[in-house]
Amino acid sequence: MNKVVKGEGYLMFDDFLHQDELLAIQLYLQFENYFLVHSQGWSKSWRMNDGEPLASMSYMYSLLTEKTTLNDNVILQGIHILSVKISTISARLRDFLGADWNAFSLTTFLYPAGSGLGWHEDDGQYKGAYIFYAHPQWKPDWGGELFITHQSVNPSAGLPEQIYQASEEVLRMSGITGGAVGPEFGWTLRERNIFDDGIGTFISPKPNRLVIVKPEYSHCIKKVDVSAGDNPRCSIAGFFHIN
Ligand SMILES: O=C(O)CCC(=O)C(=O)O
Ligand SMILES: [Fe+2]
Repeated sequence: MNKVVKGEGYLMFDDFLHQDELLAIQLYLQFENYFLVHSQGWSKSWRMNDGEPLASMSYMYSLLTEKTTLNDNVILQGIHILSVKISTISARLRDFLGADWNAFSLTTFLYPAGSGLGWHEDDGQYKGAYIFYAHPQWKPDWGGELFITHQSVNPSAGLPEQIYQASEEVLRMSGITGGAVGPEFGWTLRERNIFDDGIGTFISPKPNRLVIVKPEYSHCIKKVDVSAGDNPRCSIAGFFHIN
């Protein structure tokens, strides 16, 4: 680890894994199983035009047991390398995010050219998120940047503005009382917040970079450019929570 940057809403570590650990995880990731994120129907974390990213199963790491598990089976290799490494900086992460988490998830995502992830905040039930970039190389023109706003927003800001002004009766009739994703008819509080401020940070998905994002900061992945060719944007991402 040779560079740490702390910004508005994020904390970033470069050269996070040793070179041999990175190679081992890259080898493992090529043999991982992936499915299309929409294979079970529309997963609304992604907008209609966000393309077709792939995801692995979600693993869990507990600070209490110090084990990575998949459906209660203990994993000792591959993705466990990252669990252990993140756990070594847990004091620092608790300092940044607050101390009330003791576990985190780990899911691998492959974003092929043309895919991305629209503006969102991570689910308010989590204490924060991390993303680790695992592809062997990334060029500045390949897109896929992580953008983060400078201005925090109330989580669950994804409903249209007129819904927040609507009567209780409208909400009762719809059966919907909250939520951060969907087709978003009209301007949402999130969009207004991002656009009013209109400024933020971009973080390139540099290989071996770990980024921590606070829950109340809107962020997105800009679509991977065609110039990335057949190099997918490969990340391991997860959320910090109480087990
Ligand atoms: O991959 C990234 O850079 C961000 C991913 C993200 O925001 C998410 O999965 O919620
Ligand atoms: Fe996110």
